[in-house]
Amino acid sequence: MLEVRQLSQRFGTFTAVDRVSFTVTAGQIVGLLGPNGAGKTTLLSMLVGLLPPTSGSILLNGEELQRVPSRKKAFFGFVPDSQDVVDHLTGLEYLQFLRHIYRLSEEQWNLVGDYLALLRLEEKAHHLLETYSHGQRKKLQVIAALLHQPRLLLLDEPLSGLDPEMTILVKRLLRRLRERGVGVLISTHDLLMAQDLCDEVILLHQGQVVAQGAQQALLEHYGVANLEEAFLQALGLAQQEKELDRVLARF
Ligand SMILES: Nc1ncnc2c1ncn2[C@@H]1O[C@H](COP(=O)(O)OP(=O)(O)OP(=O)(O)O)[C@@H](O)[C@H]1O
Repeated sequence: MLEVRQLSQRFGTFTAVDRVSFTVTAGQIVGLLGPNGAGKTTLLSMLVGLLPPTSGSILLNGEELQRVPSRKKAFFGFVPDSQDVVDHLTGLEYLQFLRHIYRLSEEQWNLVGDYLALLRLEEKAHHLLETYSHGQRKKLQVIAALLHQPRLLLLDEPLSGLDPEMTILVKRLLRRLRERGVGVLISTHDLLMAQDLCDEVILLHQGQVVAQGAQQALLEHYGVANLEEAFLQALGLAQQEKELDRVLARF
């Protein structure tokens, strides 16, 4: 459903994303991992059409993204990492705005009450977005990404700011959507969540893919028991404990 080929993004002479290739198929959750500045958000910005790639291609169901009519872009739902929403609207007004953008059917719109109840936002939906907490904004962004029932979800730190109940709920929701054939790409720093949820992972470092594939294959490749260890190994950070010893010796 999503195929990324040799995708690059340069800002002047700096290469933020460097010839990255991967696929997300129906019913698959793929984790996009990497340290700060690795290029995850830049990559997602290209995937949702916010940033034209410097080179490479993005295929949505075999069609070049640039050639996909905007109507068909409703194929995906996006949860951005940024907290930018239209502050002078209430949560419900914001969702109503999306209702028109996506030309939602009555049936789709009727689900909004259920989503708000599920994510504990019924009360808050009538208040201005400027009064929302970080987690409340994130929850509204999750609803906004689901309203039009996309077949592909692109999520940038979807659990950031969520409380434990909501974290568990959103993880369950993503598993249920996977069962229904939805493809999911999640960019995250949360390696435990990635280990828990993702079928495959892509590890980015300085814009390049340093490891990629099914979790189990990755753990076997690095001879480690969990994704945290694999992450440190793949990035050459396995000396972290020794570095800590050296610094803390003078503490
Ligand atoms: N508009 C821009 N102009 C110049 N450099 C940029 C621009 N946007 C991003 N960068 C740089 O590109 C690199 C990748 O940034 P990006 O935000 O994609 O990383 P990230 O993996 O999402 O990081 P984090 O985990 O910290 O959110 C960083 O070095 C960043 O400073």
